[in-house]
Amino acid sequence: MLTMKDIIREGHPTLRQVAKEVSLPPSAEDISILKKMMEFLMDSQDPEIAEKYGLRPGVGLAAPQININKRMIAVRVEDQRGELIDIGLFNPKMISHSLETTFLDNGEGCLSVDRDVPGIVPRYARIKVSGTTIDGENVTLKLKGMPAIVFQHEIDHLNGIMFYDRIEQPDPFKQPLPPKEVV
Ligand SMILES: O=C(O)C[C@@H](Cc1ccccc1)[C@H](O)SCc1ccccc1
Ligand code: NI
Repeated sequence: MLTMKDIIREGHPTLRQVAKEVSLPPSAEDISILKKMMEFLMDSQDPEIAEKYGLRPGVGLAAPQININKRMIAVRVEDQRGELIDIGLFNPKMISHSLETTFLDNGEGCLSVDRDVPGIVPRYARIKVSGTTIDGENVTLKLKGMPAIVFQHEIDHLNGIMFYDRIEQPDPFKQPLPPKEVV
């Protein structure tokens, strides 16, 4: 099983690289890695297992965070209706997004960042993401709310972007401007 010692921390160069596309159909090794990433999220969300193995709860994980420079992400998060989105994707791609933006009131954290970095992290409010599942199915997901935020955080990891790169400086709590009215 993956534990926190498998997760690289900020300063490690892999977190600032652009990850490589996974060749499809995925190899047995890539499938095994993505399954382990999904298992980590499940374990991290189980209070007993998390306590036993010292796991930080996570709702998403990107392969570069376990020092694998490949475009693979795992997400395990509930949507507004309480539906669990529990998915691993090869080569996820944000194919469209709303003009409208959103953000988490308490800001964001990261399993690869062992410090609090306060500030507003602007994210698109609604996004469409395409990718290939562990079963080799090409899917397109329409996302909003927390799932949309998590997918954007994870896809950023595939492009070497950390959440705090998106915090406005010098005013980290400056409200993002609303989209211009299209007349
Ligand atoms: O480091 C990661 O990529 C995992 C992050 C993902 C994330 C953080 C904030 C906002 C969106 C995605 C971890 O899940 S951080 C821990 C966490 C747990 C529950 C809710 C929010 C953050
Ligand atoms: Ni992160």
